[in-house]
Amino acid sequence: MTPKVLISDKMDPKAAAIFRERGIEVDEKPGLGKDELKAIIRDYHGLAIRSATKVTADVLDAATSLKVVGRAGIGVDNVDIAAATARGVVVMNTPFGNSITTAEHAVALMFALARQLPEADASTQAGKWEKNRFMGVELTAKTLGLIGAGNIGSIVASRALGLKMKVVAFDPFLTPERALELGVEKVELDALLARADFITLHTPLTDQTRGILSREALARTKPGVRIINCARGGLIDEAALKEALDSGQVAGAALDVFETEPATASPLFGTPGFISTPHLGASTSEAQVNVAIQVAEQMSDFLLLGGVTNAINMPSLSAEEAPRLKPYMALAEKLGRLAGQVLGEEVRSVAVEVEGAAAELNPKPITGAVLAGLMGTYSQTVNMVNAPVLAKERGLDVREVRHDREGDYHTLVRVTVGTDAGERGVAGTLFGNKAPRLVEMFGVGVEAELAGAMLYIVNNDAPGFIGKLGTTLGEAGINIATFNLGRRDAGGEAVALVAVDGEVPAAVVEQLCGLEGVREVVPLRF
Ligand SMILES: NC(=O)c1ccc[n+]([C@@H]2O[C@H](COP(=O)([O-])OP(=O)(O)OC[C@H]3O[C@@H](n4cnc5c(N)ncnc54)[C@H](O)[C@@H]3O)[C@@H](O)[C@H]2O)c1
Ligand SMILES: O=C(O)[C@H](O)COP(=O)(O)O
Repeated sequence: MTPKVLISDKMDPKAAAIFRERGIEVDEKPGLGKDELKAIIRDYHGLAIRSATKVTADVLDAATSLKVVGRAGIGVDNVDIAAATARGVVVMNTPFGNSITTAEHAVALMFALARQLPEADASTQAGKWEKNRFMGVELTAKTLGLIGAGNIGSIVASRALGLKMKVVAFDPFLTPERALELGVEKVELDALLARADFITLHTPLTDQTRGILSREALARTKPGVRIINCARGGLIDEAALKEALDSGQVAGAALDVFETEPATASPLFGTPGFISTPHLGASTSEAQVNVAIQVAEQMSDFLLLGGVTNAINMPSLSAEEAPRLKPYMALAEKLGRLAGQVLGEEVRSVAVEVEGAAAELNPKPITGAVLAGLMGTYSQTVNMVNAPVLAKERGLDVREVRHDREGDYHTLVRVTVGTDAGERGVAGTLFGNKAPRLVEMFGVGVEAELAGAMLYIVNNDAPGFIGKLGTTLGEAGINIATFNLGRRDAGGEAVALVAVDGEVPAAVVEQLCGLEGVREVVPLRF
């Protein structure tokens, strides 16, 4: 089926062109209201957005075909990540495509504040020629306080150092080595507030950063400080900023982002020393081309090849790696499904072991597929994206083990599941590097292709049993497609995996359970 993508925000046309080139159907509908989006989203497998589209839980509820949300940009605070993950939707962004552009916007605003450029421009164009009104400050030798020294913050730091400023940075995740590399002094927030002549914010909006420039923090700044925010509205208390501008504690403030956007009214508007831009940080033709190309490539790789890049809620998987991993994921999913169907919901732990060729691959997608198969036996909505989260919520102890040893098979995936009754494992390989095949079930060697409707039967190894089994199924009109046998020891426990054409009715399962020597019968579906 041809995947279908909706671009719901204004995006460089290169995004749509790439989707089309790669054989993906694409509709461009920027500026949709929430209800309009909810009305049409059902048909789409991919949603490409910038910051305007709000991907809320109710939008995701309506998005029954959606597999991926691609953010052409950095911030994903307009996407309900938890809701997307719970629904198995991958969320990816383009973390570097607009960093330089946004850093340049912060530097532009710093200059604009230092020399009051917007006011001077307005006054000059009004014919006033107020040469004595606009006395600026130099940047050279001033201290820039960086709150957040990630991708954008570190670019701002390098530009500021080029302007001969001193840069101090508050970022709990900044290592001393990285600070040294960037040429910045790592400080605590209080020291930054006390020392900085200019403060620029470059953190995401989180519970820890919301209101980081609160009324109290603003009161602790160096008098006459100038503040720039090109990160996210909500980092600064806007009402307190207005008061601090009015009192002169803050000499100037430039906001590109606001608590509520679009910001069409604000007490800050018209305040002397206040400059604003309408969330233009990423708005250069270069950045928009970058993020449009990147998001379209990433989403296409995912929808067409299963490649995962820059996902917020899933481990990465390159488009080159994805085809190699695909048969392993099918095998892992089948092994998980087999264990889940036989052992029910009482699973407490899962160990995924890989050896041979499988040990050379990224283990995360294999584990994700095992968990999706295992939990897919009792949940309709589980997939590779939400399986690890659901497993965590259920308190499953998940382990990955990679063996260097050479085994009997060139490649092997073993899934060992722990329940209150103990641990039991199933193992499988790939025939011809592509066809998943079970090779061991609960310690018994048995080869089977896990496909369609099957029966798992445990019985006492005794002559005549297979005949009785065949007769019972035959009398019920059930055709046996393949018959796979194994036994623990002669005359002991034997295992049969029987592929049948069509479902086996419960009454027939009961009949099979009544056959002499039968210990267990479980109908399976793959
Ligand atoms: N205005 C725009 O158009 C525009 C454009 C691009 C990005 N942004 C925003 O800019 C911000 C920064 O983007 P980035 O790419 O540099 O992100 P990033 O993840 O590379 O860097 C964020 C930094 O913030 C730090 N941080 C996290 N919590 C912190 C805390 N409590 N205190 C101090 N530092 C903390 C992190 O350690 C990290 O180094 C994001 O909010 C992003 O959405 C805005
Ligand atoms: O996080 C980002 O990338 C910026 O806020 C840019 O947002 P935009 O794509 O809406 O310009």
